[in-house]
Amino acid sequence: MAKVLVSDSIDPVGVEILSQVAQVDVKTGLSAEEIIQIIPEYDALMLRSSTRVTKEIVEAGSKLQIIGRAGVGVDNIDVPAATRQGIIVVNSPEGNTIAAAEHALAMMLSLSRHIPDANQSVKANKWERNRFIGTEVYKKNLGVVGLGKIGSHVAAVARSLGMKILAYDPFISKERADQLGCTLVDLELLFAESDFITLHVPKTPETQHLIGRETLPKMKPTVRIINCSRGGIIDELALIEALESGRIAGAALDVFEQEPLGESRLRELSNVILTPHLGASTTEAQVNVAIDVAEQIRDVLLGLPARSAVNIPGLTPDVMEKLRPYLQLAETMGNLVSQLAGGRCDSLNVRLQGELATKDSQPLVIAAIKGLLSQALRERVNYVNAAIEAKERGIRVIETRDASTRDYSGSIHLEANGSMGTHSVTGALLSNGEIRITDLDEFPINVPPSNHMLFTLHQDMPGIIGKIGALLGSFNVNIASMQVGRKIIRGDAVMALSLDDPLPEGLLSEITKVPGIRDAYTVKL
Ligand SMILES: NC(=O)c1ccc[n+]([C@@H]2O[C@H](COP(=O)([O-])OP(=O)(O)OC[C@H]3O[C@@H](n4cnc5c(N)ncnc54)[C@H](O)[C@@H]3O)[C@@H](O)[C@H]2O)c1
Ligand SMILES: O=C(O)CC[C@@H](O)C(=O)O
Repeated sequence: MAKVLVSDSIDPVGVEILSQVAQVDVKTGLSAEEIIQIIPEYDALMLRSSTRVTKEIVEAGSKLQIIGRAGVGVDNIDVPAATRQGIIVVNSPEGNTIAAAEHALAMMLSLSRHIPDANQSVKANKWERNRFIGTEVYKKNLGVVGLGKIGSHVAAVARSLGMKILAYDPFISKERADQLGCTLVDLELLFAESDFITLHVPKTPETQHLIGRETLPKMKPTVRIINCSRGGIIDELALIEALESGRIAGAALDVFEQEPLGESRLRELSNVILTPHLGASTTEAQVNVAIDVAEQIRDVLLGLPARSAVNIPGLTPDVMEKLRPYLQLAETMGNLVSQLAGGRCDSLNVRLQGELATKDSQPLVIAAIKGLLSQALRERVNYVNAAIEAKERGIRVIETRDASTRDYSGSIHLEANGSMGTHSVTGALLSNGEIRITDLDEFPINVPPSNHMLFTLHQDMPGIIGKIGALLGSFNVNIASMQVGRKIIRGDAVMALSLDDPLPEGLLSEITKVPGIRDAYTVKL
């Protein structure tokens, strides 16, 4: 039975889902060294934001198939190291959107009305009504940096509070911003005009210290800054100085450069609200992310694709539903053409035809590469590392798309150039989902793939099929199905045989000696 390590506390519903297919060990608070010690026995790792999945942990996880982050940000996981090792990394892109957006809004309102300090004051038996004069958010400018899932929800709610939204997001169109009722501006204007600024961007080299010594002086002295995205997007030292000097009015922080927050002057400032990375901490969000990620881990352990993998192309459920049967087709065709072309391939041409000629069908290219490399790499190659492995082996992958159809609504044509020459195959699906090889080296055929196959290139002439059949029979090899394809009568032809038994040693060379046989290949699928 597969084993899953859950290294941060997650909602029990996640453990329940994982338990359907695996032994689940919940061990929280482990050090990196402790994880390195035990990770070799696990097939999957599930975590939230406390565990840092380092390169060393990834490399020690020799059995790991998947790492699941019950949340959005995967910046606590060394994703490139996981990718290199063929480990799928999944997250829950939407499970905690509302929770994080509501936390940012709560921070904004708490800041504007001094709620935390007023609460403490009353609890300390005081009644200081004059000390806590607030400021309204109504008709104020809210600068939203990052108009993605969380930023958009913050903007929508803030608009209903009567705020004007200035948004900065270089990857969002003006049309989308208009739809959300936001004015798209550049950062300079957002900094200059905002009364509140809320950050909802990922942590990247571009967003690192986006708020810092250079940008803080560009803001209004009355500005209040909220960060519920990631620590490090604000330069904490620069922020502390700006708050201490009264250069800005306040800040509310849920995330920090170092978590848990260590020694920091932030704790001493009265115009600052601090929460311990609580953005996603609602019952609803924790149930959502636990289900979302546990289901993906369960699926991957069952050999099914994940829906929110961050290191393989993301697919919507609709697209996945359509592509799922074709993934096996692409992989089988890749495996087949690599055996026909010989072990060392220099190039693979992938032509996606008919209804598969869309940009959504990119995973089929990956599946074809995975099939191509499966002879050499066996289970070491998967959807995550197939493209990297092909690149590192110098295999040129050329993709083309052709929307025209022949007999099938969608088909996949592969051509590989290897040590045994250039060979091509085309495959399609029947309406019941069965795979058919419909072309071999441009000769039309119609055979299902099977474990053991024999292909010949021969001259179309009387008696040749009988001779091959007799030869196989004399070696006690049973033929399950057989098909001949030709373009012209008595010209070149191909024969494709599905066999119930493997070809015994020496038989292939006997077959190539039959008069009229030009070439013969065995394939194991
Ligand atoms: N505090 C928490 O507990 C908590 C919970 C959930 C998410 N988060 C964090 O919140 C952030 C936003 O999450 P989301 O789900 O909205 O992500 P998202 O991907 O939906 O949105 C991020 C947006 O940032 C924009 N962006 C990227 N680089 C930018 C740049 N240089 N300048 C301006 N905009 C840029 C993107 O175009 C995108 O629209 C992430 O950092 C996530 O990790 C924190
Ligand atoms: O796991 C958490 O509580 C935080 C999650 C949050 O930071 C995220 O990126 O989704």
